[in-house]
Amino acid sequence: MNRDILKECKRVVIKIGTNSIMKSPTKVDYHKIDRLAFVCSSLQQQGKEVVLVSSGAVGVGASTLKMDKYPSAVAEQQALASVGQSALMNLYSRFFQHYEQYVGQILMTRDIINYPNSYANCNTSINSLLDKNIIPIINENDAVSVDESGHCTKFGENDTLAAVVAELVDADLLIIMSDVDGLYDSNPHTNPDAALISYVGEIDTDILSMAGGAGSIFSTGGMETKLKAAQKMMSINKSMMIISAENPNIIFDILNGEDVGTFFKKNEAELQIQGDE
Ligand SMILES: Nc1ncnc2c1ncn2[C@@H]1O[C@H](COP(=O)(O)OP(=O)(O)O)[C@@H](O)[C@H]1O
Ligand SMILES: N[C@@H](CCC(=O)OP(=O)(O)O)C(=O)O
Repeated sequence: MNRDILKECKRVVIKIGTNSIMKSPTKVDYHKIDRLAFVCSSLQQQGKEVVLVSSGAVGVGASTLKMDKYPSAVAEQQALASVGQSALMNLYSRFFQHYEQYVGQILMTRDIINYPNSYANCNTSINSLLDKNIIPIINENDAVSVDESGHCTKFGENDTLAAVVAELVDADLLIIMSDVDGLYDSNPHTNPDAALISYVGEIDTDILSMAGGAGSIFSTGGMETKLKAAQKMMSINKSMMIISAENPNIIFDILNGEDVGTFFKKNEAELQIQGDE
């Protein structure tokens, strides 16, 4: 599949998962955060508009409080997220500052989807930062979001949040960075013969059946939520990539149209047929 369209992308949402922010469940990967800050700042300085959706509040909280186990009580998780989110933003602010790039924090809850005023307000806030050449760094407001019937403010994972943000700001491209090179035909952590898929033009039951759950105790989404995010992006005819976070420089390759990771984009030929009908 030709990827020239990726060279034209101006507004890009980049999501980095917990597995990639952390070296191990309780150790932060400072080098990764530095490289990510470098890449995002370089793109912004080239005239692109970057929005970063970063997980890591709970993981960084566990690292800060020197925990070795994920607490099961909600109150404990909220405390970890509260400590971890401010520690995470402190790290980002310091690394981005090194590249002379300002960042601003936005914490979101799921109910913005159901309340048009809240939705519009988030849009205004993100656009206002981008207008000032500031990179918004977005996470779920984990310390207060809840999952109760009739009042669900929790996303629970950040793949869905990233897709909501990408739609909200009308991004051209959503890049999901993970601890795998892309979508494989089965979980590469359990099947050594799993093969990487380069292009997906439609999310059908075959593709959905390839996805398994999350890969660490602190991450929550897994491949399933990444495919749902891809489905959302494809439904509004936008592009999505799943790539490895190992070396964030790979984002430059994506925007050069190179064949890395898994590229999701509605099949153009199919679109043409629909248009002709
Ligand atoms: N078909 C698949 N292809 C690739 N990864 C898969 C697949 N099925 C399940 N996975 C799992 O999804 C994990 C990535 O999702 P997740 O653990 O939520 O990480 P992140 O924190 O980056 O969102 C991988 O580490 C892998 O174990
Ligand atoms: N909002 C949570 C993210 C939860 C999570 O791990 O999400 P994901 O990286 O999508 O698997 C946090 O910052 O800890």
